[in-house]
Amino acid sequence: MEKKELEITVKGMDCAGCVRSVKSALEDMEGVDSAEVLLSSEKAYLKSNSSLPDLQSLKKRVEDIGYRVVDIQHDKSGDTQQAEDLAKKSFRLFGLVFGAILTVIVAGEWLGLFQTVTDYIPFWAGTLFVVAMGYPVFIQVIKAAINKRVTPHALMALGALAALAAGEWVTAAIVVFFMRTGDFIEGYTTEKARDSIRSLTNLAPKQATVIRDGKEQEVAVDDVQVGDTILVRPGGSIPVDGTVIEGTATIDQSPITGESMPVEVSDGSQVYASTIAQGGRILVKAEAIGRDSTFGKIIQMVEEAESKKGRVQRIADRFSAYYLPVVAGIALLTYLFSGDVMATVAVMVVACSCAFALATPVALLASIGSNAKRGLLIKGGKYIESLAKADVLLLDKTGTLTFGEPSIGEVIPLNGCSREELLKLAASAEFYSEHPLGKAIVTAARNEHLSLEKPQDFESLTGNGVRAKVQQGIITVGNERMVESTEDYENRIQQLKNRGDTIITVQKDNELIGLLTARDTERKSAGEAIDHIKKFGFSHIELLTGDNTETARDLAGRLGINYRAELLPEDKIGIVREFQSQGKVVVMVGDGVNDAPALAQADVGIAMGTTGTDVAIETADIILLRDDWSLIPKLFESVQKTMTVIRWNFGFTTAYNIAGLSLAAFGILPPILAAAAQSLPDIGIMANSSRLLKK
Ligand SMILES: Nc1ncnc2c1ncn2[C@@H]1O[C@H](COP(=O)(O)OP(=O)(O)OP(=O)(O)O)[C@@H](O)[C@H]1O
Ligand SMILES: [Zn+2]
Repeated sequence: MEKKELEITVKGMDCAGCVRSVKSALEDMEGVDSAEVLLSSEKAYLKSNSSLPDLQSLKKRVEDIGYRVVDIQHDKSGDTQQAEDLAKKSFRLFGLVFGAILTVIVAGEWLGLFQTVTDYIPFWAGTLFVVAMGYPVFIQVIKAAINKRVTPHALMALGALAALAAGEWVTAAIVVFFMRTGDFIEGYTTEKARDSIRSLTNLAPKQATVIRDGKEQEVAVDDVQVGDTILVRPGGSIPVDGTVIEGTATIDQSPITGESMPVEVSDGSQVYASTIAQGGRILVKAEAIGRDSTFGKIIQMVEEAESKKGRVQRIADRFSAYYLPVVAGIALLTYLFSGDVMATVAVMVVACSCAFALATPVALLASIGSNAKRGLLIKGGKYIESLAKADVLLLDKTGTLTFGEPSIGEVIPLNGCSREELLKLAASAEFYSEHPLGKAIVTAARNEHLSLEKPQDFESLTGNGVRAKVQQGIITVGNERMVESTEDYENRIQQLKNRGDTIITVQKDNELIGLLTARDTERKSAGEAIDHIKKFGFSHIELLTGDNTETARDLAGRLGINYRAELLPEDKIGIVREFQSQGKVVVMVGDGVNDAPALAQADVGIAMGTTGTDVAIETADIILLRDDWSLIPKLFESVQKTMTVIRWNFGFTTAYNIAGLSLAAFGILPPILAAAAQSLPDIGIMANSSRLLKK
């Protein structure tokens, strides 16, 4: 059946969350089969096999959730958009080729290689050529001027017009040609940096082999449903996130995690879209598809990172607003002193501020790209800039400095309770718990083959423990704060704590019936990484934990850092805010489990994202795609390198512009050469920034 398609331009989306809500709102509408929403282009593409909903209700649906629809076009899909882009590109290329030919001719004339050719072209034809080639820039400049903004090319455009006014159409044409070349280089440079990020996304397979009614069937990935059984052949790329239900294979996860060591999977293992199954045939039950898969989220994040580039661009525009008047002043002075129109034009032309505009974003994009390749996802260039200024580093304990998979050590029954009864009651209360300690207790009880009871009223007391009703009474499991008085057992508890154990109290109907101890395994690479991080100039490094003081002191002591313990999740945000109110730039490393709010509050939140933790991917600004502490010092190293590249970009451009301006003002540099010269810093910036892309 024929597919109907619609392109909607939606304004007001500024993050991946917005994209998701627009997408789901659109997909909920009758008639819409699928919706693809792109943050970077502010477009939504709808597909339908029957009839699409009417435009008014579509508009209303989007506006109801707080966004604006500014344009709707029929029969447009991502593909036609691409075709249009291509048409625009070829048009641009056409103008550039003509400009290049003209440049060669002028250069030839100058060098006396042949007679003047350009003299035979009438002025009106030349003017027409200038306008045709330069109109996109002229329109941009005029539009910006109407909005009281100055674009980097404003002065150059003015210079071209001044040259035309002076009857020098050849000069004007060459200025316009280099202006367009500059744009082209700029586009190419940013595109190239983005490509290295996008090369990731091209790995996503487009087809999947689904087993339906016992038959193998090739379908487009878009048509796979959650719950489908998918066959992955040896060497095949896995199309969805899901669980292995049959077979074994070795999975190369490097496309997502950057980790080159393959992992073994078998029944029950989790696998991720875009990873590659080597040596083995497996059946996978689909759980998350397309944009919902971990890989899809990464793509959304990359789009988000790109759209944040917009903010940097605006800063560059603001820079132009200061820089260009200065240049205009110099141009005016040149004219007043020398009366030389061409020298004045040369001044306006040589001092293109677009190199300044490029200096930062190109380097940031290159840095995001190279970091993505080694498993470090950075959600936007501004986080690199914040990291470079960071003073305070806060670290979460459970799941970050430790693996977050504690195991139960001692089981100490009190007040006449038996050991088995204690473990059984505690585990029953924790039956539904998502907390690592809760899971540890349940595991310990299962290991002893105790039969557990599903609790009735389960209540999770964040940062403290759980309370639940079982047949025998109300069971409370948690830290010491949960017990009114531990006086009778003070010595015993202190003894256990001094060993660095976490203490869990268990009460039945407000009477203490026992204690459990738990211990988590430290991530060995953390210590070395923190030693390395200390060299990056943090004024303060502190461990923040909900666990008891003794455990925290023990760990912090070994790492040589400060600590604060027995904190509730809201205390952690409070601490972040406290540092921020002192003007400090705060970096927080967490796992996104009980520290998500603090991660979000920090200037830069870094999450130890074991592949697939949704919370971490959403709240953190930087995500480690594999649990490897050594990535963090590498991140800081790359931040320093990026800032060095940016400083060079600026230094080089500034020196170049000062030299160019002086030569132009004294009439030494003719406008044509000035136009050619202004695009050189762009190339320099591209070359310098591409250093970041190398290993
Ligand atoms: N489900 C639970 N079962 C038992 N004790 C719990 C539970 N939830 C919390 N607690 C107690 O409350 C304390 C604080 O919990 P919280 O989840 O805030 O931090 P944490 O697990 O120690 O990790 P972090 O180092 O990330 O802060 C725990 O150390 C534990 O003593
Ligand atoms: Zn330029």
